[in-house]
Amino acid sequence: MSSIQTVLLEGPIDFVGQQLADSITFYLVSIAGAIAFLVGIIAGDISLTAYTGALLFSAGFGFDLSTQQIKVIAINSKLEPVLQANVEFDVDTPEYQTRKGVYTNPDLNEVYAPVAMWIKAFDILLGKMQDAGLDFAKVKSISGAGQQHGSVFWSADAERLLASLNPDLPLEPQLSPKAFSHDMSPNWQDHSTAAECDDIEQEIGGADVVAQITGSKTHHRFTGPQIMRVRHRHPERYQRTARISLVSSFFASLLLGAIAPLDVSDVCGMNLWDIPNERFDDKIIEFVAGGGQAEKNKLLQKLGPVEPDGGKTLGYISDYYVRRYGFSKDCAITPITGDNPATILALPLRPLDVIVSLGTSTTLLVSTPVYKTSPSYHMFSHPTSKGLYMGMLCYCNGSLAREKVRDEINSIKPPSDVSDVWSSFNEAAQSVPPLGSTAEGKNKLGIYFPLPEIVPDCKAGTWRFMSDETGLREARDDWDVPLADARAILESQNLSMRLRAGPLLSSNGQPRRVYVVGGGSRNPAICQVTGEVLGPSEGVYRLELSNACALGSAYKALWAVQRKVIKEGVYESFEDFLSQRWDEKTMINSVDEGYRKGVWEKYGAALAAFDAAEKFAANS
Ligand SMILES: Nc1ncnc2c1ncn2[C@@H]1O[C@H](COP(=O)(O)OP(=O)(O)O)[C@@H](O)[C@H]1O
Ligand SMILES: O=C(CO)[C@@H](O)[C@H](O)COP(=O)(O)O
Repeated sequence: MSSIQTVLLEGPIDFVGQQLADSITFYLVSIAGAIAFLVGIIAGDISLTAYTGALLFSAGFGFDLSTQQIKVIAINSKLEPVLQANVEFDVDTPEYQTRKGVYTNPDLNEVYAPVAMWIKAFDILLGKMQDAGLDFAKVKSISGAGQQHGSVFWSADAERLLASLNPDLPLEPQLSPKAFSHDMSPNWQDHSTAAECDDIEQEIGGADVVAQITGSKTHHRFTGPQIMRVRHRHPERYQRTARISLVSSFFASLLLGAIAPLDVSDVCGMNLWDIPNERFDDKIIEFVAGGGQAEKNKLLQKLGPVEPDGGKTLGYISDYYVRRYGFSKDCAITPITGDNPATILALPLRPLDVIVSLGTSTTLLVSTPVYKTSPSYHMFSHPTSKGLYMGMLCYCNGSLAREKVRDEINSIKPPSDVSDVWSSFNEAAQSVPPLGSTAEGKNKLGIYFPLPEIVPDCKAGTWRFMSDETGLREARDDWDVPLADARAILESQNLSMRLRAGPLLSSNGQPRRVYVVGGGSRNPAICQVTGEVLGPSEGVYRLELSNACALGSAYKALWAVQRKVIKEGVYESFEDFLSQRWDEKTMINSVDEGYRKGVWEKYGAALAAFDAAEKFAANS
């Protein structure tokens, strides 16, 4: 259900530099925050949590255009969330008939989403916030996040249409279909570009070389191979394309009323950007464009510039939103980045801290000053801080794979708690020992890929194994399907991360803190198994606002307009800005103790068998 939650309302105060007003507000906020959670008003499909007599004050907006929904978080100048809202594609834009936000064509391994649906959903989201009484004039700065790698193909009419939007009409019919040369955006779950990936790697010198240049080996979902495939399959659409945006810069373009530059971090998800040299790689661009220098130049024009400063004001909000919704004409639009880069901005990460994002995809994220590449993970430029990088592991089979096991369990054992569809799954996961060990000392290891997986590069399938010191064999009657799958899938997802995250962490691969974010982080069994397998020395913490990337984006929006000037051209870093204002006590909660002596070591000892199980699956 789509919802708007106003969790905090403040009186009208000026935006910057009102120390006294801000400290008064702070106390109001603390009381109000408590009251806000107690008072709920349900208005149709909009749920409001508010307290009476206050005017909404919001300083920064962070949007998130993700796989299944579009979300927004508004924060005040204390970085406290004041409003959350979302629109879910399958539910709120049913006319597009997507499932989980996408269309699939299994014959060709294609996954894609209609661009018009995202615009329509944005119209709905703004309309709902307006109906809920949000005073858009208070919004000083907007940033956001987009699902990574997806591309939007603009037509030659796009700039004119974006610049002349009529405020009496919604956005979608004014832009779709004329502003686009291709109505679909390839989605990050797409696996149709195996040939393009192989060809690029062969041309450039192999997976290691491509990873050294672009931060990742070629991946099916990355935008360069996807653009190459659009050029092959739809040559006339490719030729008619004037500009190509990522989902992130597409969203910024909607807000600006002009095509926005690519973001410094999200551009690293294309396999086209030379991270160390901060430019598009000539050789890869020429190969993806096909046809020599002329085609290469055309592709560079289509891609347009990359904005190196994540805190730059790209421009001010389009007049369309000023006249239709009452935004201030001074509302700054700052670069919108990828959902994972935005997620690392939601927490003040220290070395050895890890974020595990449990959304549709599962991602493991770290922030590091070391640019050390490998074909088994990704490096991205940091979204705000030059000299830092984001290390990432990404899995397609995240929440949807867990949901599949949950549904199988529910079909034989309906949820014991009717208010929690995960209750039977959780009971099954929490009632067995680590690795589902039998009395004879045999361990259960499962691989659950309803979708083809990224790491390991593996076709769809489910594999179950029993393992002991004599080796690994496929399970037969000794596996209680589906009940034993509950713990096994959680262990499998965490063992895979533990196997690969080592080089991004300490010498023994043990993290300090694990922060869990995203929809799945609400689940106690998931948090427990994450703590047991990854074994963070300081435990597992949940970010209480589940949409971390919208929150990180809102922080970035505020930093962009409030960062202090240290000297000409040098600004206060995002890290300093956040650490001075971030209040750990209100933002995160301890959800698992983490390292357990003996248990972490037991999982460590199972890693070799798990590696063998993955290799078996990948080669079968
Ligand atoms: N209590 C829960 N236990 C496990 N998974 C959950 C729970 N609540 C929500 N989820 C999962 O969270 C997913 C959505 O997470 P979210 O972070 O909003 O995803 P995205 O940003 O990819 O749209 C859903 O697929 C759902 O299965
Ligand atoms: O492909 C990746 C990262 O490389 C995914 O993480 C997408 O960015 C989509 O994320 P969610 O919809 O799960 O938030």
